[in-house]
Amino acid sequence: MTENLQLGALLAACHWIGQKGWSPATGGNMSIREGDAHCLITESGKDKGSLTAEDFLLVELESGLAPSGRRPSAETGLHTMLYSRYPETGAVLHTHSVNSTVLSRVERSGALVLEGYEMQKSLSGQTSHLDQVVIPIFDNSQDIPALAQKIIASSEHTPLQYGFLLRGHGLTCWGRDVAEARRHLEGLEFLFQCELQRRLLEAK
Ligand SMILES: CSCCC(=O)C(=O)COP(=O)(O)O
Ligand SMILES: [Zn+2]
Repeated sequence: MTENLQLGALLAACHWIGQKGWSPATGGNMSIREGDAHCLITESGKDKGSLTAEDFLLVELESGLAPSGRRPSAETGLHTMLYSRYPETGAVLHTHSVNSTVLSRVERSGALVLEGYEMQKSLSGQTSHLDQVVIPIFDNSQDIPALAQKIIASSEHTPLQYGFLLRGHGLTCWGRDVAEARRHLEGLEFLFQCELQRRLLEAK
């Protein structure tokens, strides 16, 4: 039997996310692409910091359903939207850190604009702190198909890169593989903490 190296890397990333405190309780969901028509995604309701390989379900991108009959993440529709629209996407990480939850509420507009930070270069394609990184923020919703449609509509004028925030909920980010998605997650979380602290200090 061949070993799924990306699944091993994803499991390690989930454990790391748990240790960082970015998936408290049962928050968060994580996935990898499995070919053109499927992904492997976390089962709904699990503690994402202590997953095993058996906690990942094969899901069809078109239907969002798991042939096994088990219940994939409640937010599967956001992962399948990313894999379907962006063929280069190989891994998606959704987390519930305090900083992403709070900053997405403090920033009331439809996007968090980051500029002036050297760590912007942790995001693929970014080469200077002088450029702007735009992370769209969408109002949270329990209607995942409707939310996915809103995100698609927004991407027509603001292309999706790296990740988006759900207001009061958390961050969804991705990469070509688990290593890149993990680097984007760590880079964005660092930038969110800097931005939150900057706003707090400058408000005084
Ligand atoms: C307390 S977690 C609320 C649901 C959520 O936002 C999440 O990320 C986890 O849902 P899942 O169905 O993927 O376990
Ligand atoms: Zn969530």
